[in-house]
Amino acid sequence: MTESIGGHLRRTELAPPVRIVHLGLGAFSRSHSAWYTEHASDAHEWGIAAYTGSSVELAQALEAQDGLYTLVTRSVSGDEAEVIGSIVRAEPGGNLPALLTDLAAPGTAIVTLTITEAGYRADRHGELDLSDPLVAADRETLSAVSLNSALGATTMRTALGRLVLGLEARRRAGGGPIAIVSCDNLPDNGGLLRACVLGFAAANFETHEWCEANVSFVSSSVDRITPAISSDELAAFRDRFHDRAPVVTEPFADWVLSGAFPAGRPRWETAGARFTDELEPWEARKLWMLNGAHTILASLGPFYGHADVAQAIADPVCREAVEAFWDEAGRHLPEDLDLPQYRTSLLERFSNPRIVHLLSQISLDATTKVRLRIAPVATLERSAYRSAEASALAIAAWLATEPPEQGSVALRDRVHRVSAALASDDPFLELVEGALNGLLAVASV
Ligand SMILES: NC(=O)c1ccc[n+]([C@@H]2O[C@H](COP(=O)([O-])OP(=O)(O)OC[C@H]3O[C@@H](n4cnc5c(N)ncnc54)[C@H](O)[C@@H]3O)[C@@H](O)[C@H]2O)c1
Ligand SMILES: O=P(O)(O)OC[C@@H](O)[C@@H](O)[C@H](O)[C@H](O)CO
Repeated sequence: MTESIGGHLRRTELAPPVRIVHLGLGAFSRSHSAWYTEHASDAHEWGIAAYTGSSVELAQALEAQDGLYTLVTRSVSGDEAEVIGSIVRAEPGGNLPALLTDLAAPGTAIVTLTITEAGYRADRHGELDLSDPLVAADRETLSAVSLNSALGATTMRTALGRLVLGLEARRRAGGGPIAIVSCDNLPDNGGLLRACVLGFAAANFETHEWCEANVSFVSSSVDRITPAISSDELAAFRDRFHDRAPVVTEPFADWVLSGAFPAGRPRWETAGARFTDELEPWEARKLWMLNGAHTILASLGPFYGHADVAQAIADPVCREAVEAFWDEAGRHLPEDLDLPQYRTSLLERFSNPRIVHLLSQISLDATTKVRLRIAPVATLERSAYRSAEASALAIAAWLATEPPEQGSVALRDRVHRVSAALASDDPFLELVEGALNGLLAVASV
């Protein structure tokens, strides 16, 4: 299907037609949804047009090789490389005319998103943050779009603003219903997506009505550890595979989805994806146990001199903090999720020394992650009259990594940023304070 021509990967067979639009082209979408689409039994019917957030370089690198890239699956014992062909076109996020054309096309059935947690521009109540200046600017643009105006000539500042303008283009083109699938690490990500998309669409009556009637918001729990590739490795793979956009990932992959696909979908289940009406337990297991542990390691690890996940989990102090948090989280998950096996497999995955997952990458946007992954467990533990000591340490580790000026704010107010209930719980605050002082003492040695 592919060969290297003139030092570039090249397609030698017809590409599948574009029926999926992806927003947030990065490392993860290439190891996950693109991989599932490639391995679906009807892969020849489903091509992806993928848009970066803003990067022009990644889109150009992929375009120069017909969207093809090498996925390197890295286990403890070695690497396996395969060329993935499901992305048939890569565009910079700023190419609004192309996006509008893709979203309006009758063949387009699905939009997938990996725009990061921050990309939803939600407030802490799970609604679109109307006080965000970029949200306000995009809503103003949407409300000013008149029936005859050329949509492609407008400027949109946010990913969801661009998506909603694309849905307006679809409405005007008489396009049919569509499914939008969130693949970001957020609880009830489809529900959040719905709230934020409709929050944008509310700026324009027709768009809003059309979205309400024609858009299906699909939630999904996604799992495959895919660190950003290092520049050394990028250079090495360029020489070895003639590839300017390779991705390195772990062997494990999981995707659980919940929601309707009114215009069809690839047979992702033939590649191992699972469809369920009850996503919440799977999602909570993954977000609390895997991402919660990552969030803890990202703030605790550096205090003990660790730079990546494998180093941190090998340290008994960090590992104990993670395991104690898992004990607390596990008490609030259904028993039939096979938690002992899941924990064993997480420890194995985290310990893979050949996957260099930098704690600095994971630590971005920590406040939101602590609010969504740690605070709920602490609250459930406190409601059950337990101390929530491990959650308190996790919250202390997050606080200890904050810039000094944040440190001068009262502890109660700082904890309030992740939970109002925990901020008014004095015994819990005492635990947090004790753990915080312990960590600051470690830092001062
Ligand atoms: N990498 C993983 O192991 C992994 C695993 C599961 C889920 N995820 C989810 O996928 C997301 C992306 O991960 P990645 O590894 O591909 O990261 P990446 O940095 O390689 O790509 C992120 C993409 O999102 C875009 N983006 C970033 N901030 C944005 C914003 N505020 N608004 C709109 N777009 C924005 C970027 O431009 C880029 O296209 C994560 O935030 C997470 O929610 C990642
Ligand atoms: O930015 P986050 O915390 O949502 O994600 C960082 C990592 O924890 C995450 O990318 C995991 O590798 C992934 O969720 C594994 O499936």
